Amino acid sequence: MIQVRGLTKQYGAVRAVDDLTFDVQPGKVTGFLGPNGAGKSTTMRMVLGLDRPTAGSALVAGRPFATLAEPLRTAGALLDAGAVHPGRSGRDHLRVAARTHGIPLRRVDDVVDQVGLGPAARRRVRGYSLGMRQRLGIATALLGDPAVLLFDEPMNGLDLDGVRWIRRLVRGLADEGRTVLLSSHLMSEMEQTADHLVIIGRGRLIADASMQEVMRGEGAQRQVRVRTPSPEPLVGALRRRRLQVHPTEDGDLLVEGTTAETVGDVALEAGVAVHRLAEEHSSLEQVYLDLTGDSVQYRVAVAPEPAGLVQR
Ligand SMILES: Nc1ncnc2c1ncn2[C@@H]1O[C@H](COP(=O)(O)OP(=O)(O)OP(=O)(O)O)[C@@H](O)[C@H]1O
Repeated sequence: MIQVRGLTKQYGAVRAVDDLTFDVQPGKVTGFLGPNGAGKSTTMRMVLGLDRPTAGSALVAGRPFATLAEPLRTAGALLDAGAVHPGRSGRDHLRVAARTHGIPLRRVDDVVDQVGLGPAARRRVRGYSLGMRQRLGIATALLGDPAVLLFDEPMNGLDLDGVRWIRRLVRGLADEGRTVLLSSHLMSEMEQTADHLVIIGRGRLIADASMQEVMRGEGAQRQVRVRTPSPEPLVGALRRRRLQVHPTEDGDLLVEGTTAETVGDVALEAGVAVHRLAEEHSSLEQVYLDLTGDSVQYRVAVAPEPAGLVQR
């Protein structure tokens, strides 16, 4: 378990992390989300004792990380996959880490197999792709068989198979009862992987809730997709009920904030045939953008506005 209490980090004029309080529970994958510069990496570094908090505390297995007798056996982390001696082979890197931390050398082969590094483990890290570096970083995190794992953007640089592999890996680690904190920019992946979400913006907590709660809560929208051969009378009938209707590119209608039942009843009253009727929920991406909208400092403009940075 990870316990974060009033955690704050000030870098000069920048308050990177601002009074954060949350727990990361065992047996679950907790997704850690926030716009660029929100303070996710700084929080993870403080949890791992790599950065000193300005105020507050972060405990791993009940203690500050720096005071743990066997840190790698308690918590493993992938923070910066580039932070490996380039002249060593992956296997040697793992052997050095194992020796330094009193971990039996047989664990090296175990984790090389677990992350699928295979024969590449004997090659120098200098020649590794970003994906292979990620796998090596994850192997290092798993070396001490720790109960707590922190992964900062582990899917970076991985192809689709690699992303699927990470999804299965973190699921398996959580199912074994481990505590897993995972940051990622890939919302669709997060939606499929995380059980719980901690969302921050400008260093502050925005949401700390289960995936279901986030998807049902503020910012989440229910909409109904309807396909009809006579859209015009149906749009008229729905608008008379003060329902918001938008045509989609593929010729369907999207009706906001209502149920399939209501749309079906309105269609029947209007004497309009319906060929398809389905309730859809917002994606995590939509909910996330809604929740973090105010905390994004800069957002790239979307067409038709000119490309560039737009201050919100
Ligand atoms: N060592 C440092 N010195 C000064 N400012 C820093 C330092 N590290 C981070 N910051 C600032 O703190 C804020 C939070 O950065 P952090 O890297 O924790 O965000 P993040 O959520 O991990 O972002 P990203 O998703 O882009 O990695 C940013 O404004 C960043 O510029």
